Amino acid sequence: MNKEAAIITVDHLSKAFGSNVVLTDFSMELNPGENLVILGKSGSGKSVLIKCIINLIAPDQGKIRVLGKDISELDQEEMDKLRADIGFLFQSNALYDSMTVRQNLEFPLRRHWTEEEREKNAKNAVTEALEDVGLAHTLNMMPSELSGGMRKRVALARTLILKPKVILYDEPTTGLDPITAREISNLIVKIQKKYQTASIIISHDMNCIRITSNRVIMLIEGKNYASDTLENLKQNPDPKIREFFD
Ligand SMILES: Nc1ncnc2c1ncn2[C@@H]1O[C@H](COP(=O)(O)OP(=O)(O)OP(=O)(O)O)[C@@H](O)[C@H]1O
Repeated sequence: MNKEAAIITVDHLSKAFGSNVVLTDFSMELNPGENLVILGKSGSGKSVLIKCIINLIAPDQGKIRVLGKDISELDQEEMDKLRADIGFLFQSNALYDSMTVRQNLEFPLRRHWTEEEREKNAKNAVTEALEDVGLAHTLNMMPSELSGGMRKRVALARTLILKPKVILYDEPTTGLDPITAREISNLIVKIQKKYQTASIIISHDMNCIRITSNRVIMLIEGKNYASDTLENLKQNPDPKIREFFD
């Protein structure tokens, strides 16, 4: 895969907080249509990496290109535009409790669509996004009436509504029971196939990784220590990699 075609390119990224060196010479690419899992111990820098990619944290060194743009060169307006192409699914779900499911889904449209576009297309967009996650019947429900798995699905629908080109999933199955976790993992694959989105998935859940990943990057000692399929990594005799599987 050449770098020009990559959805995200991280080149020689370094980031320290005082004497705490978190990322050091970290490089990676996210290829079109790929589900890429970042696997690393707690505190290894996965969230810092994601925050650098969405320009919430400035790296000490290195270059990051997202959808062909060097993010260090973007002004606020250009960055806002780019963020509309990036979907996030946060661990917390962050639904607005005082709004219905429909209002929650319409919320991102306020910022990114004109009033005319919203009047014309919002209803269909909401319906399609909810159907994608199998929750069309929850349109007028309040978040408090939904189970944890359903909230996660609604949060995913809200991410999908802007038809992002890339989705960043932060521990999408944490806190869910194994069956619901598997449903969410399957949904991530369904979304990948339907919209051909590329995704970065931060996860410790081996079942989720097995179901969703096309490739796994092991973030160890601040570096892209290994990048391979889950199956190949499981066969790797390197003790630092074995730690994750034994
Ligand atoms: N804004 C910040 N200021 C100072 N230190 C920070 C900041 N953000 C993160 N760190 C430090 O960077 C390191 C990596 O944190 P990060 O949250 O990226 O880990 P993680 O791999 O996402 O962990 P987990 O799996 O537990 O979520 C930690 O030592 C953390 O204390």
